[in-house]
Amino acid sequence: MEESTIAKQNKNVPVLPWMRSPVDVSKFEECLLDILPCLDPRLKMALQNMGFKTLFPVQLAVWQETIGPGAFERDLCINSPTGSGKTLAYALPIVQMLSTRAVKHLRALVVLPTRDLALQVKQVFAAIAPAVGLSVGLAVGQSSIADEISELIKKPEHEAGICYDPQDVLQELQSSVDILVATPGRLMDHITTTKGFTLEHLCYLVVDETDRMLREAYQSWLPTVLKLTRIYDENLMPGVNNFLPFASGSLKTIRRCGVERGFKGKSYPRLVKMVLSATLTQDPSKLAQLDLHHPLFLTTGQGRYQLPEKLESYKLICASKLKPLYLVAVLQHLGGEKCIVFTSSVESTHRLCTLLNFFGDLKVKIKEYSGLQRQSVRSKTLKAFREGEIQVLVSSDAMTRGMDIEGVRNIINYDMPAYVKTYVHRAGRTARAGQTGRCITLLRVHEVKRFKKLLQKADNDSCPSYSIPSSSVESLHPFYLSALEKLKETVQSETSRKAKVGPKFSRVSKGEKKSLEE
Ligand SMILES: Nc1ncnc2c1ncn2[C@@H]1O[C@H](COP(=O)(O)OP(=O)(O)OP(=O)(O)O)[C@@H](O)[C@H]1O
Repeated sequence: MEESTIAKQNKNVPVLPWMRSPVDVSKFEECLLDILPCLDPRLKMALQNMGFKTLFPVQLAVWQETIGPGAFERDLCINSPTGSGKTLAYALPIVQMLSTRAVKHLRALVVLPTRDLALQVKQVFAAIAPAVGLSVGLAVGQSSIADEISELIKKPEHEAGICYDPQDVLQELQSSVDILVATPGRLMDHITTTKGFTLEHLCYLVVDETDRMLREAYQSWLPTVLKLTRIYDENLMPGVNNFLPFASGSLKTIRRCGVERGFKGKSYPRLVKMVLSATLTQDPSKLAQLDLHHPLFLTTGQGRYQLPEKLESYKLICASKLKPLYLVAVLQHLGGEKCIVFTSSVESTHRLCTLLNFFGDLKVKIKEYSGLQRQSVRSKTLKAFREGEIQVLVSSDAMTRGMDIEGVRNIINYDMPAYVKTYVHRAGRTARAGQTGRCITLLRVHEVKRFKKLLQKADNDSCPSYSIPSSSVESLHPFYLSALEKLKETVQSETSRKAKVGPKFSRVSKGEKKSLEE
């Protein structure tokens, strides 16, 4: 074997021993719900109401390790391509496990990096959990904290005229939800300030988009959650309440230290963790933050990065200054099919979207979606895009992760992604759930070689050129010149407005802008 091939192979071998013998999800087939062992008939009906007839391979593989023979004995690390159905892969077993609970407590927590993503995941839980009497809550800061608290915490009903000891009242506060989907910031708000919010009964912790979640501290949410769920019963370990500076009565956990399946010294019942991504990190120091218990790695195929099976990747080579013309020509060629155009920054997203809208009658509605905008504007745009009122979304990398929008058939990388991970997540907004889709990347000549190498990391050796007749590009020149003039004027007036009222960024916090740019 050639030395370079050996070096390449070694580079792909994970450092962590448990990652070297994974469960290969590609060996699993889709499984009809009718023959899925142990599935609660109420959940089967809920899935059928969603239009699902089978479980996808990753969902079946996880089912086996949770409800099946695996019996949730190990924490699961799941690396599976975009659009392969990871959300239901964790939602279904968790809901089935909690379906037998007698008393309502917060027992499952799912943490995701953005509000839009959390909303999406909550909808999946909300489609199945009520079928077995479970409630799902959302903590993302969409509404005021007071409204959110009243959704999450049930207050005792007091009889008129009777005075209660506030300490007793605190004891009576109860969770209104069994499952909580949260972003880290709002989760921390509830942990530190919401009376009655407790993780003491938590059985399942899901960290979705794990590599992104581990890249940023997000107010130390992960060590805080892990500490809270590790605190032993006060009687067993006196003084434990001094452990956290802000620990209030409602925060303490009554997890007991016990012997569980040979893992002496671990608290019992053990908190089961499921961590997922389409580009799961293999970095031991990053994974160590999760404090995984006897982890099991589930991955698809051999390569570290996998693209969806029915994704077609194309390149379109053009000179830098002609990129807007080529983009418009491609959009015209796609004839109004739903499309997301990715750029490298929030600023270029704004400029490009403004320019496209000056191009005259493109017969498609184009809007921007980026960290430059307020959350309310972004949510409105996303809704319109989902509903088909907008056909083209120009986006910064805020859209790359996890978002599932029906009918997106095309992705255009206006700017070449710098990393294979970014390509995987951007391209993964199409070709989801076994559908077809295409990803077209605009390249300058000097980028072609680098792009080829980038795709090879995702086991993709075939990236044909996307052909656009030069006549359709040439005919756009006059429109381009006039659009450019208008863009210049707009940029000037925006700059002078910014100078008067402060930068547009002032409406978006620094942290939010950073996280939205990935
Ligand atoms: N068993 C199923 N049958 C039919 N459709 C399904 C099934 N499971 C999931 N889907 C659909 O597949 C799509 C992708 O699912 P999901 O968003 O969970 O993918 P993902 O693997 O989390 O992707 P990403 O890595 O991009 O976050 C969704 O539209 C979902 O409704």
